Amino acid sequence: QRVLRDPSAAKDAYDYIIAGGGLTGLVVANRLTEDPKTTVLVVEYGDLADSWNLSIPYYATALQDASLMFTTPSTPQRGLGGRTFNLPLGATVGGGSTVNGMAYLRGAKVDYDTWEKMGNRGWGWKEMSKYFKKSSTLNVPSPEIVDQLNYTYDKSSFGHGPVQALLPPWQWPDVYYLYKAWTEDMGYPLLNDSMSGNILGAAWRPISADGKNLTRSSARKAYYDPVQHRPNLQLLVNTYVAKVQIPAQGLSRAKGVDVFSRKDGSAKVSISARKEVILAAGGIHTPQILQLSGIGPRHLLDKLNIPVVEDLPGVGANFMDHPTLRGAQQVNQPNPINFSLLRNNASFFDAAWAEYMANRTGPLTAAGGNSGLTATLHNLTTNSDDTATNLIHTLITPANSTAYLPAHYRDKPTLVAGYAAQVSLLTSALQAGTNPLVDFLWSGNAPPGMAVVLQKPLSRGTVLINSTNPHPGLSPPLVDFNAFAHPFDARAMVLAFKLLRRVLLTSPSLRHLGVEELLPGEEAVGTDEEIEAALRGTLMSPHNAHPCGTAGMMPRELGGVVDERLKVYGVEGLRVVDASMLPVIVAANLQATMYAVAEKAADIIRGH
Ligand SMILES: Cc1cc2nc3c(=O)[nH]c(=O)nc-3n(C[C@H](O)[C@H](O)[C@H](O)COP(=O)(O)OP(=O)(O)OC[C@H]3O[C@@H](n4cnc5c(N)ncnc54)[C@H](O)[C@@H]3O)c2cc1C
Repeated sequence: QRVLRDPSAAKDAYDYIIAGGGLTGLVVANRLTEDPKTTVLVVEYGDLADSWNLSIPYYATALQDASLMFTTPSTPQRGLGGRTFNLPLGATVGGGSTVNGMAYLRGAKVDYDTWEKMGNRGWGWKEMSKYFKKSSTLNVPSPEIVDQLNYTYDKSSFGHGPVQALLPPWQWPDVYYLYKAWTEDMGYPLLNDSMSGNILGAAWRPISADGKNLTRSSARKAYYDPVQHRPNLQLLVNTYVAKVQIPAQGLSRAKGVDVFSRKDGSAKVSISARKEVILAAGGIHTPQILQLSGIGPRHLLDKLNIPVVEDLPGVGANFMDHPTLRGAQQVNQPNPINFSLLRNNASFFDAAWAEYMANRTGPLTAAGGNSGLTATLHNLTTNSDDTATNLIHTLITPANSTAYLPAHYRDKPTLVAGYAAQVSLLTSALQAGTNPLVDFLWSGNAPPGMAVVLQKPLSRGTVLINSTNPHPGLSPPLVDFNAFAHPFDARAMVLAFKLLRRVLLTSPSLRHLGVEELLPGEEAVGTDEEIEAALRGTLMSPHNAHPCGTAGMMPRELGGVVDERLKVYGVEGLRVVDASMLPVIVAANLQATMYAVAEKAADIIRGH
């Protein structure tokens, strides 16, 4: 049996047990089982799911069926007017890659070089770019359509890997007005390709869809389905890992996992790992499993009477996501052909559906949008009193930045040292004008379809359990983004907001759309303080569904949880391969990076 639905059907032991059959878990499972002698069990909370909603690119813009998602509530966010936010996460085979928005973006060279400078040899751009190529293939439409849609790209940034990245055979007219506004009216560069380390400028970005059938390319489709028949691979679904078994005596070593069925009241089943346990439950649930297993900050574990296996204060600290702004403007004279037609006009939708089903062309082949522009701080600061250097000097130094860290960092010098090292690297890149600070995204209806994303926040949050109930859905950890705690983050977003406002309201290329600001309202709100209040009070979300960093890959003396081989400090036979390992968040949606990380991790585990 390849897919098990009852934990008691699992064997007693496997070589590797992977906790979480999401994006990274399935990549690692695929690569490890290339060796027929290696046995792997993947334990996944969700089940296999198939529907048009999951596969047609258009639906990637909508939140998926609630039964396939965790929606984890945050704590009230002090920096965002005390509001709370639901964080969506994939709870199905393929994890986030099965339910996400399909944007396929890579970070900048400086992002990965920063990882290397944080003490992780072999994790800079040079090495990572090999794994970007290994994991992905670029699909482009016919030369006629490429010409017609004006696409630019560079195939040499891709290899022949399992994940299919696609430039879709459809674009809405608004997309072109927005390109014109940003590049011709405002003078920002148009890049030929943003996949090879230079992301500063506007560019066409692919979506994660397969050019052969124009459906989603997820970790499930790319890495699991093609190898599901392997006799050495089993997938245990509807089951969650509660903790890693680490015997109390002797050397700390992961011996296996304790799992429960999602069904209420099920009995615990213990499964052994002959070689390793690999945590791949994502940026929220991997720190939960570690803490429940006695690996985490001592004071937290003591409070919950969890025996301490390894005092690692970094577990659940260094929490990052991408704060995002949406919905500040609307158009009064929309282009007659725009994305909203799919939602509001039944006959337009029916025709689009028929076209997609017949030819795999038309509006349903495009996801939320695959266009955007990444800007530096220098791009955002235009008047002389507000220069980038001034801002950096007044708002950021490693010393003053630590004042905005969560209370959890108090009395934990290693965490503070790690954060100070990050700030120092980020500041140098800001100063040099290489830090990809903010992303402006656009899609088929301008401007409701626009978003502004803070790509390199300086604020850090926490993910800490407050209960010993291990159910990841019913008893999630406390998620505190602590967004906008650092004043530089708010300042950067005020500047980004003002740039967006300038482009949308004054660009000749957009004049015909009659853009109007809804919030804060251009007449009512003049000062930066008023804009900041509107951002904090209404417009900003603390996340873009990219939680990461909570088991960071950094030296232990810098608050790290895993070393550069992704091994948890102080515990043998235990690694983390998921978004928790990011030392510093990259300036891109996470999936492309996570595929590359997982490919590299598999090579490390196999000793390649
Ligand atoms: C709504 C949404 C939209 C997104 N949009 C984009 C986008 O457009 N582009 C992009 O690049 N990225 C996007 N992302 C982010 C991207 O999908 C994630 O960063 C990526 O999937 C993270 O990979 P991961 O392996 O760390 O975790 P995941 O893919 O989340 O996998 C973790 C898996 O572990 C399982 N799990 C959790 N706890 C347990 C447990 N205790 N036991 C067993 N299993 C467990 C989960 O069910 C899940 O399947 C989006 C994410 C979401 C949720």
